[in-house]
Amino acid sequence: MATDSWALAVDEQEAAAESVSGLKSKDLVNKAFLSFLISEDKAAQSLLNKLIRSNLVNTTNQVEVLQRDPNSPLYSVKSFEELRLKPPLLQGVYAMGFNRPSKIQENALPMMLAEPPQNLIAQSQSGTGKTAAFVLAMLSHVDPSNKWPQCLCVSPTYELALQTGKVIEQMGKFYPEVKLMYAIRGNKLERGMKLQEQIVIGTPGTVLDWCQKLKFIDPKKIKVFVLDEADVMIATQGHLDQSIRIQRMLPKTCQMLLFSATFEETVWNFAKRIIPDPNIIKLKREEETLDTIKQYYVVCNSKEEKFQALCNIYGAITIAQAMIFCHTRRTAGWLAGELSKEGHQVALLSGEMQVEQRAAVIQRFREGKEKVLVTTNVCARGIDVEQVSVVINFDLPVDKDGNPDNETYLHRIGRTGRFGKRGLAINMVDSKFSMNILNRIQEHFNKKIEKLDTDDLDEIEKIAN
Ligand SMILES: Nc1ncnc2c1ncn2[C@@H]1O[C@H](COP(=O)(O)OP(=O)(O)OP(=O)(O)O)[C@@H](O)[C@H]1O
Repeated sequence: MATDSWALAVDEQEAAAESVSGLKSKDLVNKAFLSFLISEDKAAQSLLNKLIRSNLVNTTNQVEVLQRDPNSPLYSVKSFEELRLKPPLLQGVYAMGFNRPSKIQENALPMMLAEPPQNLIAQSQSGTGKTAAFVLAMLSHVDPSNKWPQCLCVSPTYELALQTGKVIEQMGKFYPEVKLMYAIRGNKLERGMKLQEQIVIGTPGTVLDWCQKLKFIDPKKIKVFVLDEADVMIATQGHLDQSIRIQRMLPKTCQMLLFSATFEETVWNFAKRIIPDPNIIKLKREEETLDTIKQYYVVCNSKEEKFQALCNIYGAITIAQAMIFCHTRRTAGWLAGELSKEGHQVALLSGEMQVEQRAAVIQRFREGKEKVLVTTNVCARGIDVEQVSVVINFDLPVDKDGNPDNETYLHRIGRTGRFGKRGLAINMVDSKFSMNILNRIQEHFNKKIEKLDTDDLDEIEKIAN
C-alpha cells in the first residue's frame, strides 16, 4: 500500500478504535455484535477468495463418489473432448485456458451432462472448479432456439451472482445465442413481461419474486436448477426458506445441483432436503500440518517490547515476506504504523475495508509489493498465502471464551503436505495468560515450541538456518 493510503487506513482505524473506547457499555455490546457479524460474513470471505484467486487449487486427495444407482457404471473423464461438448463450448473452455478437467470436474461433469439428467450434491473447497463445472452444465443443457429461461442459478449475494455471471459470459463467449439475465434487487423489469434469456442467475429473494409474484419466469420450464455456495446460503437469514420455495415450484424432471465449499451437518441437512435422489461427490480439503514448521516463542512484557523483539528479529535475519497477526484492529493499526516508521513496506488488512479493498491489499502483497502484512485474524481467515515464510503471532489466537484457538493457530502457520515448504513461526508472549495459551497449544499439537531470546542476535541468526 502506498504510504499515503496506508496512513489513511491507519488513521481510520485509530479513529474507529478511539470511538470504541469512548462508547458506553451497551454500544460496546452492539459493536462487539457488529464485529461478530463481520467475522461471520461468509459471503464476503467467499467473494474475497474468488477475487484473489488466479488458479485452480490442486489437492492430492481422492474424490469420493456416492452414486444414487450403485449399479450404473461410474464415468470419469480425463479430457474435455470426451464430454462431447458443443463446439462453441469446447472453444470457450479452451479459451479460458483450461487444458483438462479438474479433479472434481472429472466426475461431476459426466454426471451433470448425462441423459437422463442426474441430481448432484458436490462439496469441495473453494477454487477446485465447481463454478466452472456447473456453468458448463447449464450452457450444455440450454436450447438457444427456445426463448425462455431454462437454467436457474441462485447465489447468496449480488456480488457472488455477478462473479458467476462473469464465468457464464466467458465460457459462453462463442455461443452468443445463449443469453443471461441477472435476477438481483435493483434490476427492475416491466410488469407482465416474460424473460427471453435462457439462463437466469440471481439471489433467492428476487428469483422467488420473479417466479412467483411477478411471473417473469415460468418455473415449470426450468431444466437445470443450481444452488451455489449452499454453506453461505444457509448462513443468511431467510435464504434457506426462499431456496426451498423456489425448488418446490420446479418440475420433477428438473435437474437439481447443489454446491458447497464446506459440509457441516446443517449444510447436509439442507442439501438432502432440497436435492431429491442425489449423487454425491466430495473432495476433502488437504490437511495442514506443523511438521515442516519451526516454532518459537519470545517472552515480553508489553506491546512495545514485542515490537522491539520484532525489530531485533528483522535486524538479524532476512525475511522475504511475513504475515503478522494481531488480536485487535487497534493493535494491528498501531503495529503497522510503528513498522512503517522503521522503514518497512507494510500492508494493513483491516476489518472495515470493503471486500474489494481487502482483495487489492492481498493482491499487492502476493505480488511482493509489500513485504509485511499486518492483519487481524478476522480479516485473514480463509486466505492462504503459501509464499509467506515467516508468520508472527503478535497476539496468540484465542477464542471468544479465552481458550486457545488451535484450529486458527494451525491455519495461520501450518502448510499443506503438498507444498511442504519450510516455515518459521514466532509467537509473542506478554503475560501469564498468554504463556498458558502457548503451553496449551504446544500440548494440543504435541510439538515443542522453542524459547527464543531476541536480545541475542547470534541466537536469532541460528533460527534462520
Ligand atoms: N479445468 C480447469 N483447468 C484450469 N483452471 C480451471 C479449471 N476449472 C476451473 N479453473 C479455474 O480455477 C479457478 C477456480 O475455479 P472455480 O471458481 O470454478 O472453483 P470453485 O470451486 O467454484 O471455487 P469458488 O467457489 O471459490 O468459486 C478459477 O480461476 C477457474 O477459472
